[in-house]
Amino acid sequence: MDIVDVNNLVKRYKDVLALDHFDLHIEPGEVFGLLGPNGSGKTTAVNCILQLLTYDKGEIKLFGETMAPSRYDLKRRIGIVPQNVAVFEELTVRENIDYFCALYVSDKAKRRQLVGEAIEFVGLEDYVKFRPRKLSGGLLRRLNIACGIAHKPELIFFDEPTVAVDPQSRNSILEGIQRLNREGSTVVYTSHYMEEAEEICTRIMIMDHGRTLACGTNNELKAMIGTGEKIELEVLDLSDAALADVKALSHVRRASCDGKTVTIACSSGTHNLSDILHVLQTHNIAFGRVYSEPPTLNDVFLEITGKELRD
Ligand SMILES: Nc1ncnc2c1ncn2[C@@H]1O[C@H](COP(=O)(O)OP(=O)(O)OP(=O)(O)O)[C@@H](O)[C@H]1O
Repeated sequence: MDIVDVNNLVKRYKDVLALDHFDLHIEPGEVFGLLGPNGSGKTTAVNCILQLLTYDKGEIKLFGETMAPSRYDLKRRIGIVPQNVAVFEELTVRENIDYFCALYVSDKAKRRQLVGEAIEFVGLEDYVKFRPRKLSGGLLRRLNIACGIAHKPELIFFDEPTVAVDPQSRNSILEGIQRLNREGSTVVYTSHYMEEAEEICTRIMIMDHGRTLACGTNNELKAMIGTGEKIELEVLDLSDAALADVKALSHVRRASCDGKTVTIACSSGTHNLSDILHVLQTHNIAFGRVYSEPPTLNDVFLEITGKELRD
């Protein structure tokens, strides 16, 4: 059974079709990455799923049950870490976490324990009496996370949790997400950072214009595209004729030489490197180090959407 099961979701903002018969299926235990350029519909999709927005058409099931604004029994099983830090300025770190936890857990003793665990989880032990304005951006993000997860939700939505944080806090946030996942939570993660999605997601969906363009594991997505590896070869005296023969190979998209290094962009295929080396050997070209870099998720994104994620 899917933990998130969305079918045929349509959402219009007047003339803008933000979700165009959008489907989403997430299994329990996944860290699911939702990637798309600005305006592709990620936040709208998440807000519809959470019933924070009304929608025109479609069916949303969470934990196998039909989601509705009044389904507090389902909502208490969900954690939300929004993109914009949403905490109370007049409350301390501990009080903020306790406030959000109290929305789901009424038992005080149980809550004290959960709040303590959340503080420890995000590493804010030294700041429990601080008010938010005294915290750095990274620590604020950690507080935001603690507020969203203290009640130990089974399903957690993270919306761009690492935007504008220092590398140390970023690593701690990513490790925290993986730890939550290991401890049993399913995670839905929207991000602009491809490397983060590659690092932590079990499956990734690429969406644009309110529709799914591709969905799969990191390797499945890379196998869907025509872009292959990038190859760099250190060479001595590459002749124009040899470069022309490399360029003539059917799987070579581009090749150039700066005198010392040949850089070659290939289409996907199995014999790219050996064919290139064979051409060089035929021309008696001596070569030194050889680097081959497989396509990145960024290449996948670029090929599928026609744009950079950060356009
Ligand atoms: N309140 C609104 N009123 C009108 N149009 C909206 C509203 N919110 C979003 N949109 C439009 O709906 C489309 C989807 O926007 P959405 O914010 O869901 O995209 P997103 O992928 O989350 O973008 P971002 O990465 O910038 O947060 C966009 O064309 C956006 O301009």
